Amino acid sequence: MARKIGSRYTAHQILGRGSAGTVWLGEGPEGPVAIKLLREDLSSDQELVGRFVQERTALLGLEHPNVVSVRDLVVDGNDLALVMDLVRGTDLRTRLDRERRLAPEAAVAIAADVADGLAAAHAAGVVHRDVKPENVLLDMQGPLGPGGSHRALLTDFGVAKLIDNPRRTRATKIIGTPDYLAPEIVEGLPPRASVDIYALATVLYELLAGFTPFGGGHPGAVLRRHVTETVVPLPGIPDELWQLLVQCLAKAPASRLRASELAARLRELLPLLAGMPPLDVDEPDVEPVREEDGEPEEPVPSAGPVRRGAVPLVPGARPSDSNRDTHTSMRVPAPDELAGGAHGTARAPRAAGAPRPGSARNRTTTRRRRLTLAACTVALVTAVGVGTWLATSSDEDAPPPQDTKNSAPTSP
Ligand SMILES: Nc1ncnc2c1ncn2[C@@H]1O[C@H](COP(=O)(O)OP(=O)(O)OP(=O)(O)O)[C@@H](O)[C@H]1O
Repeated sequence: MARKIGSRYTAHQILGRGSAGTVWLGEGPEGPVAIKLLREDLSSDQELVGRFVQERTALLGLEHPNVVSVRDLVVDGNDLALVMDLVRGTDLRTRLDRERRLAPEAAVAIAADVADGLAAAHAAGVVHRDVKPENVLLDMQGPLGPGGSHRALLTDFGVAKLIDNPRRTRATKIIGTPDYLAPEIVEGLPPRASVDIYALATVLYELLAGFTPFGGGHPGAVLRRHVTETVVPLPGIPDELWQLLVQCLAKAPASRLRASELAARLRELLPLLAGMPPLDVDEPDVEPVREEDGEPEEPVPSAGPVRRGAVPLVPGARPSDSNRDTHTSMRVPAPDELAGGAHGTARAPRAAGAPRPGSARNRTTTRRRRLTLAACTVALVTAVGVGTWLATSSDEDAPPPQDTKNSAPTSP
């Protein structure tokens, strides 16, 4: 089932599908490549094709051992394709699904690799905007690194930005994957390099814990938690590593580390973590919303096997044979939606065997947390003022939004 892609490439076999298209194992003049063929409805969009060509230099310019390089962009008839280096291995989501939690040394080594890749991208003025385990590939042909981990490479650079389109995603819409979205994006601010640091810290937390710090339940609830809730410590995590995570999950973008510093600090921790087993943490339950009021828990979208509380990037984006519906395109929430009536849905991780939420002890903690959240809400109402204006002006008569993502690569 080989097919020609432009005049230089042949696609031989499907490696996998994502929300934007299909990735093929292919062949080019210089040997094997991976070819990401965008979905037909995207490739027939003239505006997107124009953007594709416009972004050419930024996309082709990134060369780093921890970045999957884009070698070529092909616009040929109905085909729109990114030709990338072929990584022989697997993606981090697959490894995480298999192992559930990684040993801290391996998790930190992978995160350090990704941080190095991000540092190179940020230095070139490129923000990834969709850092998540699905977009980290593990090179299984190269030598093993600390903790027996394979070299990690970040892929899908610029794809979120390419697909972002004023007609599809007005300034009032959020593009990204709910579990990994920085709070400032939820508040409607343009994405800067620090959103990648927040997402990477979320990935590192997930590698250590087996779940993301603010995930679970309805995407709207996830977005709200990013803005209102603080991350709860993981039992047994070394303090130095925890402090790094907390700093990079800071609500204020300026408080987060830069990618190069994060990479260096993570690598410094590797000797301390050598030989440490995976953390013994039980996945928390999502607390029901207002259980005292007898209100039901927020509904989880029922369409298909959605694993991470997400909806497709753009309408119709749900791939038929993939369970990786990991993008969302949502309206910027209004303050009251973000505040959620000041009732938290925090997911406190429990040491293995600790009592589940709902016990008398936990109800007290919950009430205390809600009081804190009520205070946060007051601050939040001010903070999301801009978001509210955007959200309430999202009707079709509104003036065209400023497309912050349509300009030259976002500067870090
Ligand atoms: N350069 C590459 N080399 C080898 N395999 C790749 C490469 N790029 C992607 N793949 C594989 O192709 C599959 C689909 O990748 P793709 O980037 O389209 O989807 P995704 O990142 O899982 O989802 P989404 O695009 O919705 O975020 C993945 O399983 C990934 O492992």
